[in-house]
Amino acid sequence: MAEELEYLSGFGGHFSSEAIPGALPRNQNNPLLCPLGLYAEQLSGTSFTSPRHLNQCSWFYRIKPSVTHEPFYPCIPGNKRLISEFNQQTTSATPTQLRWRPAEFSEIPTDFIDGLYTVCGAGSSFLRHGYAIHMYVANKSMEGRAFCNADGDFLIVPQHGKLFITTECGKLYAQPGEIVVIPQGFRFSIDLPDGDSRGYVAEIFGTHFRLPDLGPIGANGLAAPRDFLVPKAWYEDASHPNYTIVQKFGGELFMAKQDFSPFNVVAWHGNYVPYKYDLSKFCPFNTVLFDHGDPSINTVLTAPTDKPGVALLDFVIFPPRWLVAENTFRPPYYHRNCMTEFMGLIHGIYEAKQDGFLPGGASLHSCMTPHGPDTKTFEATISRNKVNEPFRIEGTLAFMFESSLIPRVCQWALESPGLDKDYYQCWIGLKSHFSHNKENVDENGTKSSEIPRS
Ligand SMILES: O=C(O)Cc1cc(O)ccc1O
Repeated sequence: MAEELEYLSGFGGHFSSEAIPGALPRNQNNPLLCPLGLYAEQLSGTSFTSPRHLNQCSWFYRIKPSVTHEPFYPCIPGNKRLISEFNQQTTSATPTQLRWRPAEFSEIPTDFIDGLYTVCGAGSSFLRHGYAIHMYVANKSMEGRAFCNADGDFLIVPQHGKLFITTECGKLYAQPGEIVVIPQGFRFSIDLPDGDSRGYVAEIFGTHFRLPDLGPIGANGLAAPRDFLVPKAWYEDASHPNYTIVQKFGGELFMAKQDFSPFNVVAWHGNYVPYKYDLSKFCPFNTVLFDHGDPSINTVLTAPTDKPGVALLDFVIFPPRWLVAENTFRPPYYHRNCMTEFMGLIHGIYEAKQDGFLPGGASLHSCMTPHGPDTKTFEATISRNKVNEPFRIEGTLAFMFESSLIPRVCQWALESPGLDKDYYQCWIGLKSHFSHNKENVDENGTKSSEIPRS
């Protein structure tokens, strides 16, 4: 099934696709009569008047327009673990370092909608500024229902289990190690061929992801536009007597019934599209002489604020790569940051944590909260005597959602049995190596200030 899917490639371009040749109107968007008797419908991802370089919209040519449904009603029972307004009524503030063990899989049949829960976030979907960080644990395909997020864009990071995602633009397949972006307003349905599935979702309000500028790196490197894959048109012309559209609106779920599949788009064109990206295609850059570069060098996608260089949310990865810096403490440095860092682990061991940070788990280091390598990582690093030898970080993939907005944390995340109450212990053992009249000397008798950089 995965192998059969074909994609269009590129980032931010204008795409077009037709499942039946000739289904796309050739000379205009909205002709009096569309080819094949289809309806024309626009999906706007930016205001009509957004400047051309930011403007995003797509035109769908579909069997019936998406408006053809009964009224929306609140979902009862609804998923009550989704938040899109982060304030004192809904969530808590804490500067404490937080870490969660991976959530356990459930025996109860749970699809992606029911299995999604918010961990933390900032701002407001209504005010169109902010973000939410969710996780999901699910084991069942969405049957007879599609999800539509009116609040923001989803960046989905599967950690366990494949995702087959049907969207109005066509089908996408993603496995752990790949990511999917579903922009605000797209209807989609997720099948879970492996059953048990787990992953992370960053939701951004009021803006869209783009590729970071490369500055002095030049024209190539990091995530290449051609590695982003967009689905090809796919439709079903089937009646579904009881199809449900579940709409997330202000963090609440509403449902509306219709008698046909929402995946009835025979052709489409535009630059507002869902897409996927294989993180193994990322071309990392790094220091090649000394010191640890800032993690922003590994930014895959960024969602901007109005302030230059200040992200609403960056998606950053820590992929396999060579470490070659000389006379350098190579793991992530000890750090306090005006930005907030939420981290997840897709597989392997993260370079700053020898234990306790597990695949499927998460950590949150909020604005100005100190963090860094655990005691074991620090001690192991300084006791290695081959300090200048190239070393390849293997078999791991961690990531970070980094934001300039300070998150508030959901009560269920703070009360979760998965919360690691002893997280602080991983640093408590860091001991003083200070001596006011003696330099640190390694086992060969070399003073630390004298270890040559080459
Ligand atoms: O491990 C972390 O918390 C993220 C991180 C990575 C890095 O390479 C440098 C600083 C930093 O905070």
